Amino acid sequence: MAYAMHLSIIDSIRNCKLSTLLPPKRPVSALTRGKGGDVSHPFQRMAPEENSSVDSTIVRRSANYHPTIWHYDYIQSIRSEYVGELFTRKIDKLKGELTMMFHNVVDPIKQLELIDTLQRLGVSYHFEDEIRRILENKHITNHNGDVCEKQSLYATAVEFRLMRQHGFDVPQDTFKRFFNEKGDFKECLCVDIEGMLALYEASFHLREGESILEEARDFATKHLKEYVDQSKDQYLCTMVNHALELPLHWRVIRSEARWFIDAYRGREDINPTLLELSELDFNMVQAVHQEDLKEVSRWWRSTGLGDLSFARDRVVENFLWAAGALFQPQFGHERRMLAKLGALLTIVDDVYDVYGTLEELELFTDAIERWDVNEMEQLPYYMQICFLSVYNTVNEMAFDTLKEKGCNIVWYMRKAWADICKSYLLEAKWFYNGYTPSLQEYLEYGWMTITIANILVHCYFFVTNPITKEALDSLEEYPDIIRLSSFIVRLADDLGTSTEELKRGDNPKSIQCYMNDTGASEEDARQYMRSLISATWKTINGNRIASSPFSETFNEIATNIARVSQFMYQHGDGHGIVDRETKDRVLALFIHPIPIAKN
Ligand SMILES: CC(C)=CCC/C(C)=C/CC/C(C)=C/COP(=O)(O)OP(=O)(O)O
Repeated sequence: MAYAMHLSIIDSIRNCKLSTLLPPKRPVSALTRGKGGDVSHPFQRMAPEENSSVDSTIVRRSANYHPTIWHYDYIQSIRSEYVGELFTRKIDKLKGELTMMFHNVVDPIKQLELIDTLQRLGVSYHFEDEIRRILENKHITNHNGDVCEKQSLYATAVEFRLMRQHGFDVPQDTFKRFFNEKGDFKECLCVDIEGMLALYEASFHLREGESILEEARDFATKHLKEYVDQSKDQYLCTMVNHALELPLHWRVIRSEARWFIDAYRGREDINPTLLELSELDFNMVQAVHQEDLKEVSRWWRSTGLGDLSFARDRVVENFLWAAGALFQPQFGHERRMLAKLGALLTIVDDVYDVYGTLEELELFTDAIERWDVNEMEQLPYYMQICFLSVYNTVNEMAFDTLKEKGCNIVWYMRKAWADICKSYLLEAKWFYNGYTPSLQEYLEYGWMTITIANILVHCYFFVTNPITKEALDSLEEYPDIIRLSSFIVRLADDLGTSTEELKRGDNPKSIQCYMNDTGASEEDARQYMRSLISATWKTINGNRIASSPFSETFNEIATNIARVSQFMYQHGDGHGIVDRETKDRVLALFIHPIPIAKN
């Protein structure tokens, strides 16, 4: 029953048409001019204080977001010593040694463990060809019916996870070998904790309808919980607790690498070359991220948006999202663009959610839809700054694409902005009318207003060459990968932020809409949203093997963004309230290098 409800909600997100759901566009002549618009000349810069006197009759809301905790001068002062030829040569040497190791390892389980460890340490991107070769060989061997029936649960589960993760279609029936005559997992398996842990991690690659993997997850979770209550093996307990907190499949690569490098040092069988490569690579990639962050922070300062005191100045946190979506050093430009879009959208979200009056929001939406600087004269000063920042930044992105790829993409970017602003406006109307939508109605806009669809449309152009017609047609309608990833971010965001939002009188979010629909308690509603997140992952996993007009890189970024949301909102509103876990994460990922002994 609950499963059928999940599917119907997920299907409605996959299929809803924004154009039919949105209110018809009002003709311009019917728009009334906002107060700010009546008095401000299009080219006359007004200080925010002057402007606020214009608006003095308007009572505005405040979300009381705290100011940024990252001072501009501090960000600009960050330096790393891990740059230059010396380190590059060292990395190349270590990579060479590990490539040799790859060729020398013949034991199938040792090969899988090597791949798994490289991934967790965050350095597998250096060995993509070697990893592909090993997994392809396994796939061919398994297809020839040459699967080792004697393979342990541990080996079977690690192989299953890695194969699925890399897009190979392995059946869940692989695990039937571990069933008793009643068709349940054999109880005796539970003494093998490494096997349980591997089974648990594998089970998160399940697709819709895969009941064996559902069962595997419940079975492994139960026994792992029992294990941590009794065990004395510190390393294994740490690994189990970490997995129970969030499975690997849902984790952010960079932050997992930072955590696992420390955990790996505590192992008895460490490979010193691998550890050395991972530590050095982490610090060198961090040096690249620091330069990206400094550039994004200079751009941010140049926009002046950080001076809008009602809105979240969260450029560093947006960079955390961007680096979580795409960490590899060669993608610096793309990472910077993602962070800029995130910072702009965070401000625009606050304009619609908190500060703007309905009349102003209609004018802003109209200016965005028309993508016309001449419309700016109708807007109050704070909106002019927002509009022109969006307009200039996005047009510059389109200009770069035109120059480098010969493709004019302005229309797609405009559409992405019009779609989100129209959806924001609809939510604002709900707010002003005191309307509580049903969960279904809320989510049909909520996946759009969480901003990820907008970001991913831009991102397609950053990471794709050549741009194809098939992908463009799909992008226009927002394909599954965009909708489903956005949907997870929406639910994770609501789980993390709605308590604070309700306190300050915002619109009801998914939890409250569900409570209103069903009479459920808040805790049950929260549990329902968590189960919807799990169900959405199943659909994402299923799509992993479907053909797609998008590149592996694009699909991976979209999936990574879903992962980042579960990380950002894991302990509450990690995007709005950033002086707790988010601060520690920024320090660990971008500021503090891993201490490495000099020899
Ligand atoms: C890759 C990358 C840079 C991603 C950026 C991520 C990003 C912008 C996330 C969402 C931030 C945001 C505007 C959240 C909504 O705030 P809210 O909780 O007030 O949302 P609501 O008002 O819609 O509920």
